[in-house]
Amino acid sequence: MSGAQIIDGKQVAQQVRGRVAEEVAALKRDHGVTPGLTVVLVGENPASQVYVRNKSRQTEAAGMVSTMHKLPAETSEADLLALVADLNEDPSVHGILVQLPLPEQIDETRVIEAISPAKDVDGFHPENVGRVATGAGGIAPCTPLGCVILAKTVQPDLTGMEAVIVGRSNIVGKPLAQLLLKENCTVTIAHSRTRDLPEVTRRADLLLAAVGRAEMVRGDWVKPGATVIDVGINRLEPQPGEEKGRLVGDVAFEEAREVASAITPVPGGVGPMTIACLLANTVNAARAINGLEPVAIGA
Ligand SMILES: Nc1nc2c(c(=O)[nH]1)N[C@@H](CN(C=O)c1ccc(C(=O)N[C@@H](CCC(=O)O)C(=O)O)cc1)CN2
Ligand SMILES: [Mg+2]
Repeated sequence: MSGAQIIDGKQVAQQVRGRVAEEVAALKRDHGVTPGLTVVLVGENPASQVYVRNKSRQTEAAGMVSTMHKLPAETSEADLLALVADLNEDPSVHGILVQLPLPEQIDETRVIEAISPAKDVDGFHPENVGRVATGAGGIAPCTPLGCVILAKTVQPDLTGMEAVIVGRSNIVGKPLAQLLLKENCTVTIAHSRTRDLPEVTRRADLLLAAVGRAEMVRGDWVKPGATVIDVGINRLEPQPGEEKGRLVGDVAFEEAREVASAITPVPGGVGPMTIACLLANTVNAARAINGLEPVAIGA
């Protein structure tokens, strides 16, 4: 097979944001509640600055209230924890997001664990991790949610599919496995120590790459006809004549598209879904805090 369908993450993210805006309007109209998201940025990491600006713009565009706290790079852990404690108590704040990575003097785990689980719209708090794993509600992390929504645009029912995830991080690989189990996939988590990794990935009907290594998954690692979801965002060294290096995923796109039946590009695949799903989690956090059932926001 040649010439896979390219799954357009920008377009799907726009649809999700449209659905979120409808739900925000309904929540205001029917319950007088305007969801509020607060983003906290510590330091001046250039990529993080771009991401938080996009989060804030998209939050406002969906009709929600966006607030931002920008703290200096030398902020102490105690000061950040004090801010989180204030936000936990603030009734106008339904979602709290502390942009990662944090400067090295701050323990990320301690900060994540300080966020009220009800307002943890990143879905990183252990209570949410546990709830998602056991099926007892909870808030699922944005990037894995985005992956599942994208996979379902080509295969609305994932039941029975052989899903192989390459990467075992707490924020992508492990929660993605839980979400795919809920979709009735047979799930394998492979990683850097997996024996004969290409043999394992070639079993996948649904292959999801989240290792953080540029173009590691080659075309001949892909089963013909598979759906490939690439979570990686890696910047290559600039080539002569280029100002910035090219962005590539964890999958060698040009090779894999010849073998797969559908594939996400980088950029424009999973990345845009992360912020769209953050907005969806925020509207559902506002609903839960007000005693309302969550709404399903897929594609
Ligand atoms: N608290 C959090 N911190 C971080 C998260 C997160 O989900 N929560 N994820 C990443 C950064 N991130 C959002 O915060 C993010 C990364 C990438 C994109 C995106 O749209 N990428 C574009 C390409 C962007 C570029 O040109 O550089 C794409 O893939 O098309 C959105 C959000 C780490 N920190
Ligand atoms: Mg993410």
